Amino acid sequence: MSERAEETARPASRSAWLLDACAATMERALGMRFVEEVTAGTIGDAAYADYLAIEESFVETAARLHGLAVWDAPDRTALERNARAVHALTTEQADYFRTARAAWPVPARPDAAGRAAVLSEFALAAAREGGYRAVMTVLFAAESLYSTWCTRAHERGDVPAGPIADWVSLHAGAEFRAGVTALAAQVDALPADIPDEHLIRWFGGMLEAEIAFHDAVYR
Ligand SMILES: Cc1ncc(CO)c(N)n1
Repeated sequence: MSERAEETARPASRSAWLLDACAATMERALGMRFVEEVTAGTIGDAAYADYLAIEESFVETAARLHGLAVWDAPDRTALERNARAVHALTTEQADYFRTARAAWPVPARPDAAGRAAVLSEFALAAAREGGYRAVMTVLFAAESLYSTWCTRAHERGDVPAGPIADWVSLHAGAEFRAGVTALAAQVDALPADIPDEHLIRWFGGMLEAEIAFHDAVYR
């Protein structure tokens, strides 16, 4: 193959290349049972109770990931963006879970969070290994997934009104989408000396862990 042909075959940005390289895993994540049931409005009270518990603990992990990104930020804009994320996760989002849990008709199973620990374990290990670059890559995977499924569910689904619809619409709005775009730009700006295999391992591994995490409410 000529050099020119290889260039045209490769997407223009590293974020687009990653989405492309992991498209099959993303499709599986978008088709997972939890996404289907929230979108169709058939999710049971017990399953969503477990989700509230596991998601509350993942939001704590997300705050830690953004905290590490504050520490390791390459510039002031990145530092400020991640600091604002820590604030939003530990105020508005923490409040959502307290309120939703208190109003929910059934409690989560006591071991719910433990069953879904794979996602936090994967993301925190990647963050310790790769610092800022790994954090941007795993969050780009997680937020791309949520932006896509929640936008579809919000626009074309039959999501139950109340805390579930509130949560879906939070991830279907312009503000969340702008965050995903900013993460894509951070991935695009990563140094060229990071091997493709690292990015695939972080991005694809995060999507696999997302699937295991959401399947945990049914195990
Ligand atoms: C598990 C999970 N993945 C991704 C997101 C998007 O931020 C979220 N809130 N929770």
